[in-house]
Amino acid sequence: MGRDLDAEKLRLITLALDFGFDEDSSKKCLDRLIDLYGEDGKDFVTVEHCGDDYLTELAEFMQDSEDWDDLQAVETEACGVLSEMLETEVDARDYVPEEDNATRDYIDVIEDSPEPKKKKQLLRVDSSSEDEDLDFEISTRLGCKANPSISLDKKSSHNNTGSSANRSSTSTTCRSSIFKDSGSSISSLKNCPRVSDQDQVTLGYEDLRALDDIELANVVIFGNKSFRPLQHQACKASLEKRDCFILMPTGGGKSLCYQLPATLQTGVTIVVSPLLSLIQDQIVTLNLKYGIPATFLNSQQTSTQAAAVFRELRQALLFLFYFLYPCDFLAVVSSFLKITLPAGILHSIILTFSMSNKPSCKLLYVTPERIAGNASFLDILRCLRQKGQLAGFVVDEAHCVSQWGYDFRPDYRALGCLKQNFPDVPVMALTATATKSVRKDILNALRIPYALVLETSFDRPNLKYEVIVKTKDPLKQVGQLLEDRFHNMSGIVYCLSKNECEDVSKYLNEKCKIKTVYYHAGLTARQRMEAQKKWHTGQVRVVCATIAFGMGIDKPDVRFVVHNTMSKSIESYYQESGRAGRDCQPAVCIALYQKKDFSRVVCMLRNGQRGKSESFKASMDQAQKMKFYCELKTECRRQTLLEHFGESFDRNRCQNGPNPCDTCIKE
Ligand SMILES: Nc1ncnc2c1ncn2[C@@H]1O[C@H](COP(=O)(O)OP(=O)(O)OP(=O)(O)O)[C@@H](O)[C@H]1O
Ligand SMILES: [Mg+2]
Repeated sequence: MGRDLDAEKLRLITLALDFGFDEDSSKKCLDRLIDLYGEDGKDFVTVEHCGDDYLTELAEFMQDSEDWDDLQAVETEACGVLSEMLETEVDARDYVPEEDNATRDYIDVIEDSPEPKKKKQLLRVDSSSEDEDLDFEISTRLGCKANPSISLDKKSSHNNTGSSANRSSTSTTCRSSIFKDSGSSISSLKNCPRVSDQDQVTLGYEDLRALDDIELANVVIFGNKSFRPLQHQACKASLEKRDCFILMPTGGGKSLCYQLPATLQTGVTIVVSPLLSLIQDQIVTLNLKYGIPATFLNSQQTSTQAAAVFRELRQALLFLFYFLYPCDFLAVVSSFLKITLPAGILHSIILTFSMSNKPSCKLLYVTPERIAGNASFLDILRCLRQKGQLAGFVVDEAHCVSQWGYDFRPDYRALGCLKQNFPDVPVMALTATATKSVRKDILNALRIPYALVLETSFDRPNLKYEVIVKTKDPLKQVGQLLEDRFHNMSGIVYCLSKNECEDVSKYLNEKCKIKTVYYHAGLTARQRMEAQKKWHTGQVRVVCATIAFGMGIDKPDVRFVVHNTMSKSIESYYQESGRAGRDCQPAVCIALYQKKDFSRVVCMLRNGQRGKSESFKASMDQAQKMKFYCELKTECRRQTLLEHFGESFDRNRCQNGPNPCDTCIKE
């Protein structure tokens, strides 16, 4: 028995070392475990029996050494700065054409939304135009006053008929080649080239006239020259009121798939989004950049903020107070009238009264808890529905619906109530990260099993994937890497904990003279906003961040994403590295790896899931897959990532593609 115990101890220590824990801690922790099991339980000290418990103990033993990020903190603070952001200047992403030619005429675009402060944006046309009705035609066809940031040049329309023909043929060819209808499922042909955003095409009157309404809105409202794969089909399906499920890579342009139809439809589109920071980013972009009236509601909003939302929805003020503070409201009304009205009657009166006006906003963003089990909100939706003002539901980042996904949110699970309560209102679900089983789970949970599935390849051909083994001096290594390969380029260095984030940032600033900011959930909302702004506007090129800097980051020219510590799962890695190259230009995604870091990831997971042993085990499995990715020697990294999501991918495409991964270059 004694010999067996020694053998098992050795196996357990090997397990711990394999997870990257150091030998000393592993031994100490194992001794504690053996004590805990006592003389009678010695037979149970085996990898099979107590391997997980041992790792959990170890994680707890180690975890105080780092300052893990608290994402909840980001969530509760994020909304506090929204009003500030809407009142501040348009940030660097907001493009307003420069007035470079005094001879041009401008058509002022009238805004639909009374609320946001917005820079006046102009639709530029050539002054020698014979088509004076163009502006009228555009606004009539779009059913709204458009808000373009694109230059329209009549001359180029005449002179560049070739280019305009090319443009339409490019977009038509692309669409027809990716559109493969197989029953209710449409998949893209994997070889379809992405339409480059860099194509310099000036649209003339004739070009615009030839466009359908969806294309016209894409050009005039969103300022895009063409669609990316499946965007047009997604918009069309939405306008046809079909339920659909959109699977597109990170940065693939999923937002447009619901924002564009929302602008063309009567009524409000309700968008469920998981993070306040993400909502914030989208609201700012919609209002300030595109002039599309959009607003949000979430559970942490103050009454003043919610009041603004309801004003935007043009609801009666009475209703607002009733909705926010139902008990107080009933008490006040009862004491004022000196009678006690039955709550049910008052409720009906208020609803009828409040819905006499139509809402002016086109998109209403909500966090999932606003919907889950919230009878009052469902009442609002019912009223909108009755007035024909409920255009549809959108579930963005839909992987959060699935408990098999990497970022499960229980409140997302309850979103099936939307279809249950509003069977004829279309639901669109979107995600960039869902394995086959997760997809099925999402469709069932949302009660849209027969939704049209629009799926493009998850591949990001412009991203080059690499893993570099950490040296003994990892800080020096990351500094050198940035100087040698990414000098003056914009990028993100992802770190696991707050202290790591600050240490890396400090080192890069002081020792390497690389200007950086750091970003984590421990900063105040204002500090985070400032850090993000500095990075967005290019005042600093590099941001050292925890995963708090994630969804909602939409800077086009990010040339590198370096993971100073491995991610907690393949899904997280795909999302985080997916912040690179959103302009479709080449970018590099590097994971710096050492086995020791795996134990830190385990500690972090343990910290985040105290007491929930099942989900801890599931997260460990996911982390192990990420470790496996980092330890690949000859297999293609791109293929490994894509196959994780159930996409079969021929590694020759990586090898022969424009940005082969590090292992494919070696082959
Ligand atoms: N047709 C288009 N032409 C040019 N740019 C586009 C087009 N569609 C989207 N974009 C731009 O691509 C960027 C990424 O789009 P978006 O944020 O919608 O991606 P996403 O698919 O939602 O990514 P994620 O999964 O990371 O949330 C945005 O800056 C957007 O303006
Ligand atoms: Mg998105």
